Amino acid sequence: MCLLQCKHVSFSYEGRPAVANLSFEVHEGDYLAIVGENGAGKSTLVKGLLRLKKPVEGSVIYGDRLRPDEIGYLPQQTQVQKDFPASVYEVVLSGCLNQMGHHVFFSKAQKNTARENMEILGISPLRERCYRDLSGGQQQRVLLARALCATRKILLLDEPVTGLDPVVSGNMYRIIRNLREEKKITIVMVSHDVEGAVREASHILHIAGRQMFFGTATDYRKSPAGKVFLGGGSS
Ligand SMILES: Nc1ncnc2c1ncn2[C@@H]1O[C@H](COP(=O)(O)OP(=O)(O)OP(=O)(O)O)[C@@H](O)[C@H]1O
Repeated sequence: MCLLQCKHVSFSYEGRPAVANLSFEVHEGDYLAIVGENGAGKSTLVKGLLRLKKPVEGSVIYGDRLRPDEIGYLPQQTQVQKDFPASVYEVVLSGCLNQMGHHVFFSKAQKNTARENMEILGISPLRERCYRDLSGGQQQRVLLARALCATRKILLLDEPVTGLDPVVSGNMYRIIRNLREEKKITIVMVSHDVEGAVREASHILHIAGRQMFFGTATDYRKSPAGKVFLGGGSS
């Protein structure tokens, strides 16, 4: 079943094109990695997929009755987020904010979801710790637990392993793999780690202001775009 589809989509900032003519699909169970150099348009596309930015051309279509607030989103970490003065539990629970509607307090079910997600990510013992005092890898697991509060369908992860050492990024990749295989969650991941992306993902979208490649990870390895990008290492 198709969860997300982009048809000839282009985005601009004040008339200046950022990324043009993207056409691809994300099906249930897929693991799509979006790769490209700095400034290629990856974050712009992420904003478009979340319906935070309107395309100037083409359309972003949600399938299977998916709503924007049902996409679990792990944003690229900024320094401000790294210094966030809240407990791990509070950060994870804030992932339920989209489902609050007119309610002022979190429901028992939402609190249970937050606890379950902390368990899945192995961060229950960190529950009362202050988020800003955690290591980079622990912070990413907290943000992933938070993103999971919004969804059981699809996770959109913006650079989940950037800045992590090889062992910690290996753990993060393993967790993402388990979420896909065991919880059947579709994954869309932006990554600068092109080797890791090709190893982990089922599909690759390579962009550079326009679409360079979309297809399976196996085909990407053999494609001209893949050969150049993989041969040259990650940006
Ligand atoms: N808020 C903005 N206003 C104007 N131009 C922008 C804005 N955000 C991005 N751009 C431009 O759009 C293009 C794509 O940027 P984008 O941030 O989407 O790339 P990216 O692939 O995510 O880069 P990076 O890997 O460095 O995060 C770039 O030319 C960038 O300068």
